[in-house]
Amino acid sequence: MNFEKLIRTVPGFPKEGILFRDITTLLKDGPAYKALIDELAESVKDEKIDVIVGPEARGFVIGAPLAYRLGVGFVPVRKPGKLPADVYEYSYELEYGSDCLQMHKDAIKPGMRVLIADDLLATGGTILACCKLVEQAGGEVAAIRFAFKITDVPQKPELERYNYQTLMTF
Ligand SMILES: O=P(O)(O)OC[C@H]1O[C@H](OP(=O)(O)OP(=O)(O)O)[C@H](O)[C@@H]1O
Ligand SMILES: Nc1ncnc2[nH]cnc12
Repeated sequence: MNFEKLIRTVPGFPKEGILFRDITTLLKDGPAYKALIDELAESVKDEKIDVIVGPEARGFVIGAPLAYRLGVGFVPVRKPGKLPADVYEYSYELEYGSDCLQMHKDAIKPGMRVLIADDLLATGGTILACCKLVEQAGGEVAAIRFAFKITDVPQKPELERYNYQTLMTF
């Protein structure tokens, strides 16, 4: 499916110089949303996956339906102060600021094969933070999947160590 035409571009959000790629225009289209999740599921059909990890908030919209589709569990990675039990924590840089992410310590068992899923790859800071959290828990990052990536920011080279794919590029 041609998903690109369903993504809205908003220049200057959340600050000047950023071309914001808004997936809400794709998500509200039922057949397109379903096709996106189906294509992501197809892209991991040869991987052995025990659980999916997705970062707040847009990673939930991709990761949770993908987990349902694959019949595996879903682990949320959240912004600080949202998870009630003991957490691992990792701080990272964003295209437009910095952030910190947390994951429950008991969410991933050592040796579990983890698929990390998110809507968009920009610098890779968010997804690398998720990788660090999975690895702190003793999990293995088996694969990373994004709906799309943007090429207007430099991507962190460390991401090349991982098995990652995107369905589209902007
Ligand atoms: O590759 P990066 O440079 O890390 O950027 C990509 C991340 O940025 C966006 O999330 P954001 O932090 O804006 O949070 P949101 O999902 O709550 O909107 C997006 O959903 C990715 O998670
Ligand atoms: N340009 C962008 N558009 C939408 N989400 C983003 N997250 C990081 N960079 C982004």
